[in-house]
This record gives sequence, C-alpha cells and structure tokens, in this order.
Amino acid sequence: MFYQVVIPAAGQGKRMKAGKNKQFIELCDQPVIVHTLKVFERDEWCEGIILVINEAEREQFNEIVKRYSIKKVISMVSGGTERQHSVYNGLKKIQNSDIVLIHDGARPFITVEKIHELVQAAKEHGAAVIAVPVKDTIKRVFDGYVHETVERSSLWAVQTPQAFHVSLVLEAHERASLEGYIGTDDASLVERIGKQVRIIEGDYRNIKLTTPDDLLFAQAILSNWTSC
Ligand SMILES: Nc1ccn([C@@H]2O[C@H](COP(=O)(O)OP(=O)(O)OP(=O)(O)O)[C@@H](O)[C@H]2O)c(=O)n1
Ligand SMILES: C[C@](O)(CO)[C@H](O)COP(=O)(O)O
Repeated sequence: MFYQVVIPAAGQGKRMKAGKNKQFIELCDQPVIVHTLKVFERDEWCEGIILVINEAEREQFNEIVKRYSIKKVISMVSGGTERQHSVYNGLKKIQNSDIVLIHDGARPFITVEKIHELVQAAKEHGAAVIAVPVKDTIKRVFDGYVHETVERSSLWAVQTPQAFHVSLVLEAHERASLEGYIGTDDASLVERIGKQVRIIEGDYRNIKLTTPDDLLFAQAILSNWTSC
C-alpha cells in the first residue's frame, strides 16, 4: 500500500501572528515543517513528498530539506493564493501513484499508524479523512446572536491527512477550479461531485497550529511524547 503526499506549506500564518510563516517556528529546536516531514520520511509506505511552498521561501525550504536529510521530497512547487490552489498545484506533480494524501504542513502530530489506517480506507472507499467527534456544543451565530444549536451527535471535526484515489481528487479539483468553487478542505470538493468520503477516527492531538495558543498545546504534546 504505497502513496505520495502533498504537503501544503505555502500559507502566511497570519493568525499565528509570528511575523513569519508558522512552518518555520521551532518546537523542540526543530521547525514545525520538519516535525511534519519526518513522519512521512520514516513511513515505508510513503513513496514521495510534494512540498508546496511560497516561492519567496524556496531557499529556506531547500536549506531545511538538506539540513534534515528529507530524502523523500521529490518536488517543491509554488503555492497559490488559497490553500486549495496550493494543493492543486501539488496534485499536478503526482506521478505513478494510485493513492495521494494531502496533509497540512501545520499539523506536525500525525502518526504513521493513523496514516496507514487512512491509506487502507482510501484504497477501499476512494476517499477517506481523519476526524474526531466534536466535544463542544456548536451553535450557528448571526450578528452576535445564536441562530441555532446544531445537533452534536453527528458532528465531527475533520483534520488532515485526507486521502484519495488520485484520479478522483484531480477530477474534484478540476471541477472546482472550472466552477470557481473554493472549499476549506479537499474532501468537500469530492463530496460536491457526489462521492462518499469515509471517516477514520483520529486523535485530538493532531492539531493544526493556527493561533499562538496552539503552540502551548504543541509544547505539551511534545513534552509528553519526547524528552523535549
Ligand atoms: N495559500 C495557502 C494557504 C495555506 N496553505 C497551507 O495550508 C495549511 C493549512 O492552512 P492554514 O492553517 O490556514 O495556514 P495559513 O494560511 O498559513 O494560516 P492563516 O490563514 O492564519 O494565514 C498550512 O500548512 C498552510 O501553509 C498553503 O499551502 N497555501
Ligand atoms: C484542511 C483543514 O485542515 C481541515 O480541518 C482545514 O480546513 C484547513 O483550514 P485553514 O483555514 O486553511 O487552515
């Protein structure tokens, strides 16, 4: 069961307010993106990493890939204005692989075990995502007032990796691009062309580093996992 992975890392990290791309923030003396890349580097099922970057940061990413000996990076492509555009640019570089994973560079705590569960599900179902049941009560709000409380038992918070048959996710991105549709994840593009997406229950620690407080959680997760 082999796959290639597209890792979008071309964002600006505006919500992190770090004054730089959050992929370069150091956790335990290693940039966030290195923690993420190392998971796929050591996964025997991973046949290649397509890293999507901001062209202005190419030199920094080249230096990181060299310094940390990330040998599975087979392509480093320019991102776009939206995450979806970045992912699509990466997907176009996939070669000789039936299954592709798409994983945020800002999610360094994914595990090989969960990746393998996801790949097997994508092989069988065509599309699969990692998700966790929502723990909070979710309300729809307009103009500062509650409009409705969403029934929680069927709500899941979807993460990445998201895994697909390459042909399916390429078709979904092509259709979204033609129709000018922008989704917040790749599975939504597959859903909108009528395909079912399988849920694989993930781990609440597979957080996306988005705002400054997420770095506190990240430090706690790393301290629990390593001697850092
Ligand atoms: N145009 C974009 C936007 C996002 N991403 C990547 O997609 C992942 C998830 O996006 P997000 O967490 O929103 O990152 P940013 O866009 O950098 O954050 P912000 O919205 O706060 O600027 C990140 O690894 C980010 O680098 C990307 O490759 N290209
Ligand atoms: C793809 C994603 O990580 C799934 O939860 C999320 O939608 C990315 O959102 P962002 O605003 O682009 O970080």
